[in-house]
Amino acid sequence: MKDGGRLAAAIEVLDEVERRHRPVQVVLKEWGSSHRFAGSGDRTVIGNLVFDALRNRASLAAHMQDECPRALALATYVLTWDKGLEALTTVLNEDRHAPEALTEAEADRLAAAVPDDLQPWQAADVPEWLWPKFTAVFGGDAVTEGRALAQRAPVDMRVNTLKSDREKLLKKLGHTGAQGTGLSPHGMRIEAKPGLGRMPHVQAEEGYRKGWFDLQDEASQLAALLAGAQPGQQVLDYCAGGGGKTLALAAAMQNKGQLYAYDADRLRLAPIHERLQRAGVRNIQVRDPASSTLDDLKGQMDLVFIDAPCTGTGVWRRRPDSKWKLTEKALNDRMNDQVHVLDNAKEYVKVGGRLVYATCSLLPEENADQISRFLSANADFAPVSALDSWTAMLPGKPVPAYVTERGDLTLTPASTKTDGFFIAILERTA
Ligand SMILES: C[S@@+](CC[C@H](N)C(=O)[O-])C[C@H]1O[C@@H](n2cnc3c(N)ncnc32)[C@H](O)[C@@H]1O
Repeated sequence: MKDGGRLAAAIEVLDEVERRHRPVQVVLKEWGSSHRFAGSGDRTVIGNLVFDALRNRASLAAHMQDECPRALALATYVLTWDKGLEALTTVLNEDRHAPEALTEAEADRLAAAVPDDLQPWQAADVPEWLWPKFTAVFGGDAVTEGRALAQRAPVDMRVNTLKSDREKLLKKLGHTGAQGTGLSPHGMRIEAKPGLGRMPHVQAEEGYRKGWFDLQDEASQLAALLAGAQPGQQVLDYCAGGGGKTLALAAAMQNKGQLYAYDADRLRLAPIHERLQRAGVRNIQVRDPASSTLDDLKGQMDLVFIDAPCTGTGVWRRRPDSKWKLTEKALNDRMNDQVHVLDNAKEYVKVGGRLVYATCSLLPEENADQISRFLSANADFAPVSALDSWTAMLPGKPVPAYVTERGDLTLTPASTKTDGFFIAILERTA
């Protein structure tokens, strides 16, 4: 395929996503299955066009004075990918599979400079209704933070220290361009490539198949690290899902002590078994709600880790369609889930043990406000500064820019070059 056909395909996919509110990954996959002639390179370019159009939807729509899929895809090609108007005109004229030629108005808008009357939320590519929440957290840096969330994300991997070490793996993965991450001592990163660029498929690597490393964003690695799980402890991962944090906690425990993985949704736990086996984790019990209870763990845990259900506003780089789909109702539902999870999970912490609360959201309602509510309702818990843990465990590393008075941390793509993440640590005192 040439770029004209790829642009036409991206418009078709965007149209289906926008009009029928379908998940972008599903629509892309269906498009691939019904267009077998398209090679993997074509599918990558089409996916990149679609994802970049969604990442930058508000600013591109304002630039084009039009938010239809065609306007977004053409603007992505010319403006975000910096191909220029001349290249687009050639592509549209010379490929019979390309979308229709440009209208005069489209050509004028694509040639124009970035409008100087963009609203801050448009410049930041953050939904308008969320803008006050963004400025509450980031103040004068809100546009910078929004823009960083509209970029492509790198591929981050966590070295499984039960089986390998970073130096050895970085040598093995040299051909992929992987480098050690700046903050997590166990992280490796392949930086995102711009435009047509294609990322290596690291799941095909021997090291992935053998469990020497797993895919995990650096922020998630840091959250697990700051939780401070120690060999020999009793640890409960209360919202274990597919087990990303469970694996990191297990590695920190060096297979000593007992780790329990629980999730209210049995189906979400399904992939955990194969992942734990691949990673060589032996000190684990998976407790699913259909066939077991957690009653025997009440008041017994040194650490309860809550990777709470949330709106995912910190991972917009990876799921740009979720940015525009989020509703006030969904936010309220997640906040209720968080109250429920915190109130249930606290039961398992022993006196002197820790409750660690993390989300991949940046909204204060899901983060610091939840911790304030919990602390005012539970006098037997006290805050522990996650910032102090950071300085102790990551000596010499720059400290995060967004820290509450209690020491809760917010990580972001712009400030820590990670996904957006919130981490708070509490201790049971009585
Ligand atoms: C952010 S995801 C967890 C991701 C996972 N920890 C990982 O690293 O791959 C949040 C999880 O919380 C679970 N959850 C939601 N409500 C819950 C509840 N009341 N009790 C326990 N788990 C719950 C969801 O099923 C979901 O899997």
